[in-house]
Amino acid sequence: MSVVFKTKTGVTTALDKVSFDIAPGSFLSVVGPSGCGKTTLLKILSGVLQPSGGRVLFDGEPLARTKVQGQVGYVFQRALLLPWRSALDNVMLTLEVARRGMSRSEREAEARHWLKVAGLAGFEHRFPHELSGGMQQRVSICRALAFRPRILLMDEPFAALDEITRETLQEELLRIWAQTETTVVFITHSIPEAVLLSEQIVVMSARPGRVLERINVPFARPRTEKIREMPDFAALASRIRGLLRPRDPASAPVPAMAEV
Ligand SMILES: Nc1ncnc2c1ncn2[C@@H]1O[C@H](COP(=O)(O)OP(=O)(O)OP(=O)(O)O)[C@@H](O)[C@H]1O
Repeated sequence: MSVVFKTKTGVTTALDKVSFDIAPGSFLSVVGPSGCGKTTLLKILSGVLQPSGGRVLFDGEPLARTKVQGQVGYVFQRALLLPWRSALDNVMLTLEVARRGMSRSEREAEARHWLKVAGLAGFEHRFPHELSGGMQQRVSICRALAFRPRILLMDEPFAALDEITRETLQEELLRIWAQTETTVVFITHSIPEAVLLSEQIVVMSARPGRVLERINVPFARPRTEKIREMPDFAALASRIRGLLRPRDPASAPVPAMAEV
């Protein structure tokens, strides 16, 4: 599918004939230069934006005809918690909206379960300003997972965190995800992060965004930070880096006269 934005100042092709599939329950990352259409892709997958051309299928049905909204969770770069609600109440929020059939006590038990899984037992009644950035982001991951979405869309969720917190949360995300059947689509600028987390990596070109390559990440699970030290890890990261590096015009083949 393709996405073209028409504005007063001109036309922008954000995504150009992008095509790939995502296996149910898998972890797929998208990496690519700034402005290559990664966020646009998430908007398409969440159903808030329609493609200008082509189609997106969900369980074999056109996405537009599927009630995708109640089945998709989001985590953004900033945690975006409601400041007047405790961690527990923030996690219960999505359950209130998406799982109306649940009683209050069931919702609370579910929210407590996820906070415990994310290492936040004991912090249920803290308000967002009483939590660190990493803790707030963990609450936002719990909030997205608590209603058991079929798809979790994550837009650079760890980009604003320091390196150690980021590494801790990457491992935690893998651990939490292993306990779900959720399909994750994860946007990141970090190549090592994509290699550590994913089963498949979609490498995008600079705008207009095209799929340069789809890479299967062969490393066994469960994965921990330790795999960063493996030569195969460095080799795969380096291959992806090579794909993303802008082509050096000096090394490009000289065009034949007819093409000039
Ligand atoms: N609503 C819109 N109207 C017009 N142009 C848009 C709109 N949304 C995105 N674009 C353009 O589409 C292109 C892709 O934007 P997008 O935000 O998807 O990129 P991105 O890969 O997520 O970037 P980054 O990595 O910097 O977050 C950009 O050139 C952007 O200016």
